[in-house]
Amino acid sequence: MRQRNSVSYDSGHTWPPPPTENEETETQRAERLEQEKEAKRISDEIDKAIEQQRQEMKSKRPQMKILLLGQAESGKSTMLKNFQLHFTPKAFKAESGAWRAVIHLNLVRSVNFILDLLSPNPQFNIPTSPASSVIVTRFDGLGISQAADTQPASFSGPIIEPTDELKRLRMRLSPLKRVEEMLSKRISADDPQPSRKGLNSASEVSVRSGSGWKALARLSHRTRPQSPNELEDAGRVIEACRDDITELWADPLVQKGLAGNEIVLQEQSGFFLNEVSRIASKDYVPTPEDILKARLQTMGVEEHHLIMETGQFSTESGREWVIYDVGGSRGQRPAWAPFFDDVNAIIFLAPISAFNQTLSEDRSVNRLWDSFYLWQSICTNRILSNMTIILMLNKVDVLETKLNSGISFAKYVTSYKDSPNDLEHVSKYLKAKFTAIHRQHSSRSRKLHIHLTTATDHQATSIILVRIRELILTNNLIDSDFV
Ligand SMILES: Nc1nc2c(ncn2[C@@H]2O[C@H](COP(=O)(O)OP(=O)(O)OP(=O)(O)O)[C@@H](O)[C@H]2O)c(=O)[nH]1
Ligand SMILES: [Mg+2]
Repeated sequence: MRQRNSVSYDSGHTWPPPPTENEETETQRAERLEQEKEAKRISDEIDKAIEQQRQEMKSKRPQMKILLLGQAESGKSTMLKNFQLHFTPKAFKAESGAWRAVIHLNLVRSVNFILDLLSPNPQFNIPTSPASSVIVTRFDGLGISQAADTQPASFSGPIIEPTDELKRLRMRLSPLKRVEEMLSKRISADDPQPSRKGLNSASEVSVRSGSGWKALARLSHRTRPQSPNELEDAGRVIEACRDDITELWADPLVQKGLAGNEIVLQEQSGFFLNEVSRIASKDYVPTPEDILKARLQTMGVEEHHLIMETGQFSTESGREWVIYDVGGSRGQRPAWAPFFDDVNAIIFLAPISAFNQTLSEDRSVNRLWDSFYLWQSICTNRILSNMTIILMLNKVDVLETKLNSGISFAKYVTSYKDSPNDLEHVSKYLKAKFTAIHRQHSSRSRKLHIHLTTATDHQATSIILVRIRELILTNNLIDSDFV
């Protein structure tokens, strides 16, 4: 939260400094002390008036509070970034440098993931080929169920048998393991979380709420002169590896090996391998699009204060919006409930592209099924019965790519039967299912606001956010033109 700067008269650091004792007569001293007393009285009065005004403003323009909910990787933090980019662009820009380290880490993770596939002893926690296990979702009437079609298979030895050229690249890129460790440690600060790595996802890096990671990840020895500049070193190593990374990613055997194991790195969070030459360059500065694509797992509940900036929405300018961004993995969901009765609206994100994926925290659970289950529990919750709820069916771009590439929706959602495998029909079907769950499980009838979103597309998302802002203000009986 931004704070008002104030001058302390008690600090003893007045300017100009008071004359020394032998330059000042007794009368002059008394006069000076009287003047200082008067100055302090006036200053206190001004402070009091400002505080009173602030309180009045606050009571006229109450804070708006939004809670972002949804499973892990549904796009909650990305939606928060959209709010910041749209409503507080100056603050967003001021923080953008901190994302450089995260994007470098995302890039290095993808490279190390491929290097692991080439390794004689792959370091994957879960010996499961995604091709061998299909967890399906079914709708039985209005109920939802899930089942495994086949058992997971295990593997041994390298997943992609490397040629001599690939072995050479593996050697040359080996310093990136150290870079990944260093960047993870730096971003996670003193509280690194254990990473999880499966064949269909690279390891995760997370930050605990309030850990101040942005300050730690800012590329500046000026602000941390006491520590060696590891971030600059990491940037130099990545830059030196730039051509080798490009070569590794373009290697036909790597591409074939990935495809053969149904690994689509492009669909994974924080994928930057197609932009190596730009991101691995010395002068790289993240663009807003890069920041929206960056992946950093949230742990706990983060509270973000957005002070609406002047410009586009002058009537809203200065109002404070509080957005709670939560960690979405199963173990973190109990932390959500205490926020339920203290917010004006909930935005629930369901990543509808995840129909053929399983939860990284539990490989036996289909991600779409989990979203339906979570949505049902939000709809059922009595504390939320009067709450404005906005449902975002997110990752529409990924859903479309998957369907267009021939991945069958009906194979994973068996109740879809033989309806057309295209975006229009699948999204209509999903909208109807989410709406039906809402209707059936809400204790009171209420309007549901659904949006199909691609949170990485800022322009399209902005239009939706403006509508959501109006909706929340209206539903909370607040006229946005009030002050
Ligand atoms: N292509 C695409 N990527 C998206 C979309 N929405 C989010 N992402 C990406 O998906 C990844 C995960 O998004 P996050 O916003 O970190 O997910 P989250 O819900 O905050 O996840 P947790 O913090 O683990 O609960 C990020 O790399 C985003 O850039 C989308 O609509 N399309
Ligand atoms: Mg998050």
